[in-house]
Amino acid sequence: MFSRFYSIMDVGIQGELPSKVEKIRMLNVLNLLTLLVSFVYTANYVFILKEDCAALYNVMLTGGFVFVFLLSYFHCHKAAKITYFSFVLLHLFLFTNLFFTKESGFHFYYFLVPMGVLLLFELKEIILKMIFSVAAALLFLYSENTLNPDPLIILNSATNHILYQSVFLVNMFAIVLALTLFSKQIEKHELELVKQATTDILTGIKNRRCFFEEGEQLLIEANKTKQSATLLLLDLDFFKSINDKYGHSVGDECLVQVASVLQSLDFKNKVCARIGGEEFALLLPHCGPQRGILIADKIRVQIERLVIMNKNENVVKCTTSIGVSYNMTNQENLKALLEKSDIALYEAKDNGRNRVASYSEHG
Ligand SMILES: Nc1nc2c(ncn2[C@@H]2O[C@H](COP(=O)(O)OP(=O)(O)OP(=O)(O)O)[C@@H](O)[C@H]2O)c(=O)[nH]1
Repeated sequence: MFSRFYSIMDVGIQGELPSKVEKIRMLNVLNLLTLLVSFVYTANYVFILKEDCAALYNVMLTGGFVFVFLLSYFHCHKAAKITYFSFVLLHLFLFTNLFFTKESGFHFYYFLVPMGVLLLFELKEIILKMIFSVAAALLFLYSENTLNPDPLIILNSATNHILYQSVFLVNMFAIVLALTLFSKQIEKHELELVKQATTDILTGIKNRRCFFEEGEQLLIEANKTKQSATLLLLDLDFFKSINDKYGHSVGDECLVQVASVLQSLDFKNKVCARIGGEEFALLLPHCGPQRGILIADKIRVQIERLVIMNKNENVVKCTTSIGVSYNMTNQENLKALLEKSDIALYEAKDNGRNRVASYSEHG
């Protein structure tokens, strides 16, 4: 049952850009709900009000919403939205001004149109938004100020009152639903933005900005509690030659695999990031220099053993030099620690690369 509901929600999303998928899903949800509400009204006309004629007209108009699903299915998304709102307006107009009278309260459904339009149309589709919203407002005013002295279906006042109340209940539900969908959409976009702002796009690990934010916090905590924190600064060796010899895509693959070595390191609360082109940093809380050096060497060996192939299936050798330092005085901030690790890194490079060096105060 639920899987069927989800497949209806996903009609027409295949192959669409992620930025569009949300709105397509929302149209599917609203269209499905419109169909359900319409179905409830039809059942009400048949079984409670005994107005078969109204039920028949309702079923015929409801066909328009099935057509909207077809348009979505064939990826005609703009046409689907236009058709959806056109049918909503037509449906409301006919029921308020032809079949029933304004006593049914059907014209209060026009309130939902500008809200739906806001949810479903893109920001740039401002003209369409305006057209449907203004049309809904004008049709509402027309219905409110026009008597329909000769309705096709004459309802008594008790029946009109039932319909009137149903309109308000459905309106309330629709407003809550729309606000929920809207806030969920905003929340999702916010999470996406935070992810984009903190993640390195190539490797999927944290980026430089995030490293500085989280690393600084971690270091403040470590200094406050007089705990050691060790910083490993990694720089791939002769990476320019890898790019030059095998191409940029092989270079990228090296970066991705190195990042996954760092990410897979089993160390609680580590902060690991790509902070430059071929430069990575790893901050380890509750870790003294000896242990830091052991971990750095383990990582160095793991990277040395990576099996990276170029397109001719030749194994590409990728090694790294690592500089290690720690918060010796419990005073250092992240910038100071990075400078120390950088000095150690240069020592590792100068001594032949593919090695670990640790910072010492005495050079
Ligand atoms: N493939 C790829 N290369 C990158 C990326 N970012 C930076 N680089 C390359 O990394 C290389 C860094 O080269 P260098 O700074 O000369 O360092 P190196 O060749 O590794 O030499 P040493 O560090 O001295 O061992 C440059 O050629 C950059 O173009 C990236 O995202 N992908």
